[in-house]
Amino acid sequence: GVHVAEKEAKRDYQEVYNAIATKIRDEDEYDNYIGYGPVLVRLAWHSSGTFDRNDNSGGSFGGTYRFKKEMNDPSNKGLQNAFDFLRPIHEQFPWISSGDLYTLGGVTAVQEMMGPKIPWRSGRVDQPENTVPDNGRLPDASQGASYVRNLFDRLGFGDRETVALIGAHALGKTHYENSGYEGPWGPSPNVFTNDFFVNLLNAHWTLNTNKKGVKQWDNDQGHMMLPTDMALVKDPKYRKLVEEYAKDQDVFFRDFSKAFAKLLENNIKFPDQNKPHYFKTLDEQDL
Ligand code: HEM
Ligand SMILES: CCOC(=O)c1cnc2ccccc2c1N
Repeated sequence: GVHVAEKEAKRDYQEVYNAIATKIRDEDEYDNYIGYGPVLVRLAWHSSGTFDRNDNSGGSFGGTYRFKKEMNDPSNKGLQNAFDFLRPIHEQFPWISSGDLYTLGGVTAVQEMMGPKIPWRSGRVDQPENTVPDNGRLPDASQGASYVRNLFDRLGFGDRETVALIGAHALGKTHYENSGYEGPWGPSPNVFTNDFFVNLLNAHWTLNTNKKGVKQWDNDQGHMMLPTDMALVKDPKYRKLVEEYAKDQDVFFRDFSKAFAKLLENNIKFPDQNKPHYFKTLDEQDL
């Protein structure tokens, strides 16, 4: 009847964005006052990064992270914090699909941390448990450049997109209990900048084996880098891109926005009339 039509018409994704953004702003004490932004970005990435272009499996469409097989993938340790953060949002807006919610969470987080605008399309549809992709599709941080290049090739990305995407490591931190890496957060853990690239090039890095026997790079200001982070300055083709992004934050923002939007839409054919949403930040709405 007309009410259903009315409810359908009320599908306002800016309202969902505002609810997520307000909750990020309010719950600022999480993870030593870093806040929920970084872990929400990581959930959006991990729920999309299962894509394999060789058989068109995985990706964000089915919202399969909600099933324990995927949630308990060792690569996803720590992301329950993002899932628990989004649960009340999903109760407030039960009409949004899980895939749309997980990806919108990452878009909201990037924009509210003063990052670039990320165009985002709605329309993912929850799929059943038997569509959960296998564990082990997300990258292993102990590897080098050729591994990184192969993994991102499987995701359908070239060098420029790969380096831009990993620039998200300016955000948040590693957590011993999640990945076995431990490092204090970087210079701007909850503000989206090109610091990751600047630090990679300018700091003096030494390779250490931490208490868990895991190798990581540490510098004299107490920041850390993963082996896969450091691969970006060891590989000459990646290094050129790191230098470009360290020099020009606007170019990094432009390339990150395109690559992140593509990552979140991997393996999904949206109908053409389904135009991307461009969301306003809370500040732009004087909220
Ligand atoms: C070679 C590719 C990558 C590897 C090996 C990798 C690995 C990791 C590891 C080990 C952590 C620490 C997790 C923890 O201990 O809590 C982490 C955190 C993070 N990753 Fe990546 N990552 C990669 C690419 C990406 C991409 C493409 C994005 C987003 C576009 C991303 C966003 C993040 C964020 C925001 C955090 C911080 C999370 C938090 O503070 O809770 N990463 N990553
Ligand atoms: C700007 C200096 O580099 C960093 O601060 C840095 C480097 N790698 C990371 C890898 C995963 C998660 C957080 C990361 C991080 N915060």
